Amino acid sequence: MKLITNIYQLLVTGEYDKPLCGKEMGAMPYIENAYLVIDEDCIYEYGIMDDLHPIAVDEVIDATGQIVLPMWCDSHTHLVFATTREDEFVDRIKGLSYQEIAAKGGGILNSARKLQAMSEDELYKDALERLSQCIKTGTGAIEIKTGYGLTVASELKMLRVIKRLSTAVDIPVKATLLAAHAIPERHKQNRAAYIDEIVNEMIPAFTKESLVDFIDIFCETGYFTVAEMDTIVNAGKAHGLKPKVHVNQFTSIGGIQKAIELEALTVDHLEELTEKDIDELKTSNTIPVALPGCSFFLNIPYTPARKIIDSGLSLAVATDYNPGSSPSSSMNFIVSQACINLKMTPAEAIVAATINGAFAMDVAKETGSITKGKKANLIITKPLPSYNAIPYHFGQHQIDEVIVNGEVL
Ligand SMILES: N=CN[C@@H](CCC(=O)O)C(=O)O
Ligand SMILES: [Zn+2]
Repeated sequence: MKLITNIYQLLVTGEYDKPLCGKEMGAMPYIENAYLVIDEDCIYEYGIMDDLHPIAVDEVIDATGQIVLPMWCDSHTHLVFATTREDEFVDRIKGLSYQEIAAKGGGILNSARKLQAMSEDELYKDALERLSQCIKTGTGAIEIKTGYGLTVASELKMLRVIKRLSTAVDIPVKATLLAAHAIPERHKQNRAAYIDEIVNEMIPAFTKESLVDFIDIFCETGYFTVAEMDTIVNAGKAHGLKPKVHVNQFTSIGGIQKAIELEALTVDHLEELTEKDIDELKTSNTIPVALPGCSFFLNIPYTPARKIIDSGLSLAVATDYNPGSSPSSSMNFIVSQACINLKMTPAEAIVAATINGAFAMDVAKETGSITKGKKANLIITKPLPSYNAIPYHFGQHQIDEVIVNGEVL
């Protein structure tokens, strides 16, 4: 057993059976002057220091002046990729848009060509390095998408890499099939043939091997239509996959309405959001997910988080870590972005990046809050004046120690 004493602020405490919504997010539960006991890999108990009773432990960590919170839950990443895309970054600085770069064969198709040429072992080695860095900087659960394979063999290669990552690290890793990320070159003249490949080859084969948790699609002008989302998501659902979908990044084309009808767990991006979209989200349990790293990097509008939260909806935030639109895995930076550009309070941002992120990737029973019986996946910050200082120090995580599955990293 381990005991953490004198915790200045212990954040996101309590039991949760659904994501925090609207005003609940700003009223993040927390305890001052707290203790927390870890038994093996789980949170055994916690409370205020005045209630700490004699308890036999192997190790005591004194957290005077320090803040303890659940590790970040990054519910949207593309962490498995072949190489970075700095050339496109420079093209954009010179004036080309993300869509223009994609139209001339760059973007997702560029990443796919490189990934197709790479061996599974190389891909795994690089991805593990990235994932280890995520964990060191406080990410305690992660979702990883395919979508740079775009052939049966290469999408399978990506899923195998994700499976290997999930057994190599001590945090929950969820796999999402995003074969519908872009229409590959070979199917440009016959997109129906690619949809057919996804529905009739990939989904049945990959689910049979238990390699996938979620089904995704990039529903966007120039990528996939709402009708194609209906086909692919229904095929995924028939094989037990929950939908988590990319919608409204550049245009609002009805993807949200369809995602709600398909009972999607999450709708991600939402940089372009109409009042109608918000009203419809209010009728559903679908969780909106904002990806401010993408808005920052591509210089596109930010998801209207204030409108979403003030409408009483829930919101999660995630990195969207990928080589094209958000090449950073820093959840600390995302929490800062949530405050600075999404106009969320630090409490709302921390909730969005922990418990709400956990619900957005179906791991809330295991992690995302300080709850008895959940995994002891914890961040202990440096001494700070208050939790407001976590996002205040943008780009500089305030971590003193990370505890993963009860072990100090
Ligand atoms: N928008 C679609 N997919 C990724 C970007 C992929 C890429 O550019 O490589 C995203 O979520 O931003
Ligand atoms: Zn994405």
